[in-house]
Amino acid sequence: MSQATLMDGTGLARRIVEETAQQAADLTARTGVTPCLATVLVGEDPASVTYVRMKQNRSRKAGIVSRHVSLPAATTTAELIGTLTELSADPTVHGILLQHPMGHHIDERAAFEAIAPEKDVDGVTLASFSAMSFGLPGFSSCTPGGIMRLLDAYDVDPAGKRAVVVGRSAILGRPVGMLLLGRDATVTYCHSRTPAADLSSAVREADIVVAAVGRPRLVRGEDIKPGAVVVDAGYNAGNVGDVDFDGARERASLITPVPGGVGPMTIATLLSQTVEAAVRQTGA
Ligand SMILES: Nc1nc2c(c(=O)[nH]1)N[C@@H](CN(C=O)c1ccc(C(=O)N[C@@H](CCC(=O)O)C(=O)O)cc1)CN2
Repeated sequence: MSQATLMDGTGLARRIVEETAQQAADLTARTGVTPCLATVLVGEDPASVTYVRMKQNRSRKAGIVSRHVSLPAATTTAELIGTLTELSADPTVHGILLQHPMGHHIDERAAFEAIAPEKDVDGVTLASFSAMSFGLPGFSSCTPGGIMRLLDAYDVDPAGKRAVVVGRSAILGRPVGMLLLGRDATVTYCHSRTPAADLSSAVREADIVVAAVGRPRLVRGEDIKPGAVVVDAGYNAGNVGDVDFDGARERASLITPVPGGVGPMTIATLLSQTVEAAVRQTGA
């Protein structure tokens, strides 16, 4: 039986980061301004620490200054908003990334809204979500933006296709569904409260499956429609995705691996949007 082709997020992300580094160098040569990304982390969740470190390291490799603010786990919403307001007002900072998830005591929505829209390179504010939903200029959430670039790179045109998005988080499921809708897909959302039988029947109908719910192997390989495109955006412990990869690969035409698929595209999108923000803010 033929197996699906792997969608190489690592390779595509590398090319995007190389282009981004060139754009950053051009901006610095023209204006003397070096793009700067501020990362903000509340607490010490090991996975979040790793992701933020990856963002810092790759920023530096792309010629982007990385400024990091590490806040204790007990930080209040008001204190966090204070930090984000200061960074939003700082002209040397062009992009702000508030790592998700935060402690349950934090009003996440209020915190995201403290990020100035022009510096929202992670696409987490309501202003960014609305603009993205209506195809207006602005920054998309990084993982959804990265997924769309990956689909484009493999000539997957969502127009007229049935897409199922499994997950409805603010930074992943919801926005990726809106981006697919904006590209004329017929979008169905499933989520943690969708009965298993309904999830199976939605996936069985789908030409494009985006799994973004954070439950290891929730999407069953046997449910994948032959020839479907499968994008696994699940981040679970041990680098396991939300899709039964081996089962799905037997049936799909294209599939993202975990690791090496969507993850690297998230960071590449963040860096390219940071340089774009710096270009816009310097008027270059
Ligand atoms: N504010 C945000 N918070 C979170 C986001 C986000 O986009 N914005 N996404 C996820 C986690 N995440 C970035 O923060 C992220 C996860 C995974 C990867 C990645 O490249 N993974 C590699 C494997 C890495 C490894 O070796 O462990 C891969 O898939 O190949 C990048 C970013 C939640 N929070």
